[in-house]
Amino acid sequence: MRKNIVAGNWKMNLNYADAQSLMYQLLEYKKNNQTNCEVYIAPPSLYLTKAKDIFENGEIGIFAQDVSEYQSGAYTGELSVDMLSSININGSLVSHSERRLYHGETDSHANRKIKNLLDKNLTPIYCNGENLDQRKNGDYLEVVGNQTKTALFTLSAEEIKKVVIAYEPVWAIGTGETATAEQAQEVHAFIRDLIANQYGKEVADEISILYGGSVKPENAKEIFSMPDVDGGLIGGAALKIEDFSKIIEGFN
Ligand SMILES: O=C(CO)COP(=O)(O)O
Repeated sequence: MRKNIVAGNWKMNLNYADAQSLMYQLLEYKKNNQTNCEVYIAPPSLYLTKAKDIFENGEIGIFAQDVSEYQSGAYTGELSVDMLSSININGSLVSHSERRLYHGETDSHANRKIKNLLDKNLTPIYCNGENLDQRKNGDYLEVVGNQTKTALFTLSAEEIKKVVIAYEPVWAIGTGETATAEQAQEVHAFIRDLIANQYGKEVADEISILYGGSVKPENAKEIFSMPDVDGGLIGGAALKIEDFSKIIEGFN
């Protein structure tokens, strides 16, 4: 079922003490507040087991920031889906733009990672989005369309329903420049239509599509109010409980 979701991508931030402290603040917040959305975090992989301990009753979904496209073996530095599954991690981000930019990831990698996650019943949060040139040239819908098709369209209808999509225009990530609510809505509706054409409207209507890129307490509510925006994937503002909680309350 389509869910409202606010997810924090911690990226490569916070030492262990600070990470634990933020997790305990989040736990406290979740205990004392009714939220109208699911809340997920993707801390650095080193902290995933601690996160599972702290949120032992599943108060918050715990996600990896990346997962290997391979099952096991000689892949130094990688984490497998089996490993995540063995400590009950909920899923993983897939092909964040920073993985694409610094590690050469493509939508074909994304496709394999997503398939691996789904095979183990974990949730992929598949990230896509255009860069600044592509936005300026007016190619952004074509870019996002091609990304979405390559990464997702080998999946069955039952599989694609379980994928969360995060539209993150690269020009809005960490830049302070946010897509307007209308710009986000345009691309989200486009992605949903694309899926509806391939899999049918019922399937498309079940998929949560999150927006990411400089979401802040000041703009979250307006962005989340758009009909095809089902929440946000938050970077910098997920690192402070005051900001992250206000973004969560964008659904109140
Ligand atoms: O990349 C993002 C989330 O994955 C967005 O980052 P910022 O919210 O810092 O722009």
